[in-house]
Amino acid sequence: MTGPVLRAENVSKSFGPTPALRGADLALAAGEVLAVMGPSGSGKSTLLHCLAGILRPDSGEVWYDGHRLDQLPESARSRLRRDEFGFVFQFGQLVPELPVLDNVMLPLLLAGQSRRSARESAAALLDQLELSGLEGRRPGELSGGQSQRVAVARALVARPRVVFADEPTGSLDSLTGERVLELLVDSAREHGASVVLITHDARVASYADREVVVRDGRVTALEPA
Ligand SMILES: Nc1ncnc2c1ncn2[C@@H]1O[C@H](COP(=O)(O)OP(=O)(O)OP(=O)(O)O)[C@@H](O)[C@H]1O
Repeated sequence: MTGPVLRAENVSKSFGPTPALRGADLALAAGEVLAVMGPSGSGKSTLLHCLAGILRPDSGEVWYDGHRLDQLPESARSRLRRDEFGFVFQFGQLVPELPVLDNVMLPLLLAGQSRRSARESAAALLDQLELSGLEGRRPGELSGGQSQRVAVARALVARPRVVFADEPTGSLDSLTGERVLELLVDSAREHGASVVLITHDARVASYADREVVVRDGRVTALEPA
């Protein structure tokens, strides 16, 4: 059995006098879809940012693929985020000037792929996310659900090992949100990516393999209902 792909151990992080994480522990298995729930302000986004190498914890350890992620210099963490991780946030992550297809090609072009192969991969993923026909639109010409599916395509196109999603359906109505989520989880599973999914919606969490709750900066397993 292989160990976790990503692990936080006793991670603490404060913003000035405000403690956001107080000894958080979490392990994510390869291919696992993990839902992270918990009250507003409990530390969910801070935990995600520490796991993804966006923030450096004040203390504790973050391990990715057998290496101390928190000890890497910013340049190496930034490379890791580009090459191994995918991100879906609630709003505003697409480049407004670029058509949908180019938005999705972007991570591949940044990674040095040819335009031709980037275009093929992006088009295939757009098709999988039920976005065929919208390749030439600008983000401003999309519905909220379409936009988020484009964001999912962009997060997955470079075949990341871990996808971090922070309230990816928070701005959508529940039906649209569920479909986006279903497509996110299905596509991630198909590509063998692990997913860390922050959500307030208990129904959303039912797409996950496991749920944890963040309370007062610590991670606890979900209490049975
Ligand atoms: N950049 C920051 N500067 C100052 N305080 C911050 C910052 N980011 C988070 N905090 C504080 O840290 C605590 C945890 O915030 P965090 O965003 O991680 O919570 P959350 O569980 O994701 O909340 P929500 O569900 O409302 O998004 C909160 O008290 C918040 O106000």
